[in-house]
Amino acid sequence: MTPTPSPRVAILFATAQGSTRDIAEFIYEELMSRGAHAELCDIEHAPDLTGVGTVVIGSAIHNMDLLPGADAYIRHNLPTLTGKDVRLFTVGLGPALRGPVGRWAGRQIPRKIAAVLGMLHPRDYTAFAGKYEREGVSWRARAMYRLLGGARYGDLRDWDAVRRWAGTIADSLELPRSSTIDTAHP
Ligand SMILES: Cc1cc2nc3c(=O)[nH]c(=O)nc-3n(C[C@H](O)[C@H](O)[C@H](O)COP(=O)(O)O)c2cc1C
Repeated sequence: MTPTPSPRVAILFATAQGSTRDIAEFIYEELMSRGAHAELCDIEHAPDLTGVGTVVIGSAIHNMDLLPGADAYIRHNLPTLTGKDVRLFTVGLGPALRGPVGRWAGRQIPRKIAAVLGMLHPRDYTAFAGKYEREGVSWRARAMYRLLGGARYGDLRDWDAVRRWAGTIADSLELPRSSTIDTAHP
């Protein structure tokens, strides 16, 4: 009997300061450990997607939008992406907000990102918390962050949430589970 070929997955990321790349790397390692044939690329150097079934796209959020590289890539490659199993994640502050107002605000999808979702129709979309360093942030932005329920600064990433999301991708691709694997995070 011929073995079933591993599903091919491309994981493309757009980052300004590296936290989105770390998350993309984590997803890559998780999928590789489950037997996917995955490749990880900065979206500016995305590979030819011929033969790739699943495309995971991740972008940092800046000014309530995807990074320009991710937005341009999606718009330019929409006909190709439309025929594929696409999963999108963003990295920003929303999921780190706390309290009733913060949880509500954190669930809101910025208008420009909603427009991309409306074009792309990814099979799944999720938002992860990223990094927010206090230094260099204006008092006005800090006050707004506090008002919205942002209490913490620094590395706000939730690796369990990333692991769960990667697991849902692996499960949907029917990749075998391994009881011994525990992907290390940075
Ligand atoms: C100039 C700038 C603008 C940002 N704007 C937003 C925003 O509108 N919404 C949000 O949720 N996060 C925003 N952030 C937070 C970043 O998305 C977050 O820190 C993320 O971890 C950055 O990802 P990266 O390290 O991959 O660049 C902004 C950060 C910077 C530096």
